[in-house]
Amino acid sequence: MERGYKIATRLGNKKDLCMFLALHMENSPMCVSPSEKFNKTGIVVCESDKIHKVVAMSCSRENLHAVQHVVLNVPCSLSNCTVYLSRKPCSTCTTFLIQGSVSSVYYWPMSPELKGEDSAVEEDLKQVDQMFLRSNISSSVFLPITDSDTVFKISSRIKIYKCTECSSHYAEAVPKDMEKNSSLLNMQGHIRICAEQMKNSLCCLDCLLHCPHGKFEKKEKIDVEKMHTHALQLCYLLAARSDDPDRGVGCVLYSQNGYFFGAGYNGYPIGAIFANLPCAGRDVKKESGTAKGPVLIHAEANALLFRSRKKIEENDVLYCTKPPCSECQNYIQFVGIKKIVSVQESSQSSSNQQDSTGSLKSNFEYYQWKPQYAECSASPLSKQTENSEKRDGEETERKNDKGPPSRLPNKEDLCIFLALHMENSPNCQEPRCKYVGNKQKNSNILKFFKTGIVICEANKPKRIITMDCSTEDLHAVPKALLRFPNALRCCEVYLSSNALHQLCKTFDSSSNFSSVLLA
Ligand SMILES: Nc1ccn([C@H]2C[C@H](O)[C@@H](COP(=O)(O)OP(=O)(O)OP(=O)(O)O)O2)c(=O)n1
Repeated sequence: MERGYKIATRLGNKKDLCMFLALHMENSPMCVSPSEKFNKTGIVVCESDKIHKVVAMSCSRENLHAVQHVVLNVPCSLSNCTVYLSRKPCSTCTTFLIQGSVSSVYYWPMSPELKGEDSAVEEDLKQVDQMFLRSNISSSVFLPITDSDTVFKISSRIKIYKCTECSSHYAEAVPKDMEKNSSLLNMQGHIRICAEQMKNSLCCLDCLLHCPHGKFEKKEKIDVEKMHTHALQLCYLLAARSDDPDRGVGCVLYSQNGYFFGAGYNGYPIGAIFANLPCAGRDVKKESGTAKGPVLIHAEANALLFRSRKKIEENDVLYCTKPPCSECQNYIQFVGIKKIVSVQESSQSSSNQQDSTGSLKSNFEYYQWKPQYAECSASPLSKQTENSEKRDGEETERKNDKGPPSRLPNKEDLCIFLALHMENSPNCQEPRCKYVGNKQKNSNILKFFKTGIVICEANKPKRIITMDCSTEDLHAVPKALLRFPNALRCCEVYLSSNALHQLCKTFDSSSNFSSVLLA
């Protein structure tokens, strides 16, 4: 069986990704020094569990430090979150981080947030260290370690291009006053290694940023266009962590006032063991049944599922490195986002993609950005990569029993019955068939049954969070989860299809059928 194994080259770990994102946030057109006493700062906040869900990305604004902007704005608790900062925070921001109950703080070893006379800065940094020491927060310098070979491969998989105007400004940004910073940041013994590593990290960041030069089909105000370009670059950075063997895609969600509320990249389900799942692309033989399509989660779906704000507002925008496919468009429409900004696909894109672009234009306020790369030379980096490559007795007992009333023995039974009943809802429909691979050759057609779903909390009192069912456009699972993204955590999911599958299996083996029915 042809599996088409290809292991994706991607950023070594999510911490590297987050630090790169924080550095890039400092270059956001929204980023300004809060006042002349402070340096501009970029911030990324993630849950510190395995998923590392990005909860917030921001930067300093007029009169507001980056940390303050996030801690004051984020609707969820920051406890157990990791914060990545493009510089060491000042004492005021440290108090916000402590009150926000974050668990760890990592910062890039550049000049600290506070500017001014050395003695005043030194004094403030001592306060910061003292406060962190007395709190439960761990804080340290963090440098992503990414080798240039990996970065070359990533940039070609994600199709990152640079025009000749894009010289490597990040690589030049290694602070000249490294010696002074290292003493301020207590890293005297490591200056040389650190300087080299910083340079290496910044070069990598530079290579992973798509060229910002390009045009929008529909014109917007120049400031808005700058914001769009910056957000699309963020998407390209996120794509660098994708584990799709063929194509990295990134997606971010922003409110109209530039407030981030979700990010995701495409990839296998959380915790998947890569080689156990199909990884063959569109071009591999369909009869093998190993196409990765059904098991890969698109960046847009991940961003919507992992979003930190449930309620969608009028002018929220979804940014993505490629035009969302028709399935993702259903999800986007379902949650209520009306505006999409994406990068235009190259002309060789398939007819499916062209269809999806048509529906994008008719169903959304759609802005398409065309990179200038047709007119510019691809980066030397991408060139290098191209070359390398139950029972009766009990029933009587129950009737005579003056004890508690008869009822379903447990909540699980209730939930599975509810799920089965949801399937009979007048709204429930069979989701449309899906073609795996090449529609023209009429190869694998996946058909789906109507499905009912119930999601409840796993812990007592097992509150039922939602009950839903499939429709023609949406399967029951994404429909329920998109509406209740938090249901992803500590919840139980009951599905009618699985239940029926169970029943059939049990019936087939002609054992215990009645007990399954009552269970
Ligand atoms: N901040 C994040 C974290 C994860 N994901 C998505 C992408 C994949 O679909 C899935 C992967 O989750 P894992 O926690 O298994 O992450 P990885 O395999 O990327 O990294 P690792 O397991 O090395 O932490 O979740 C996302 O969109 N955004």
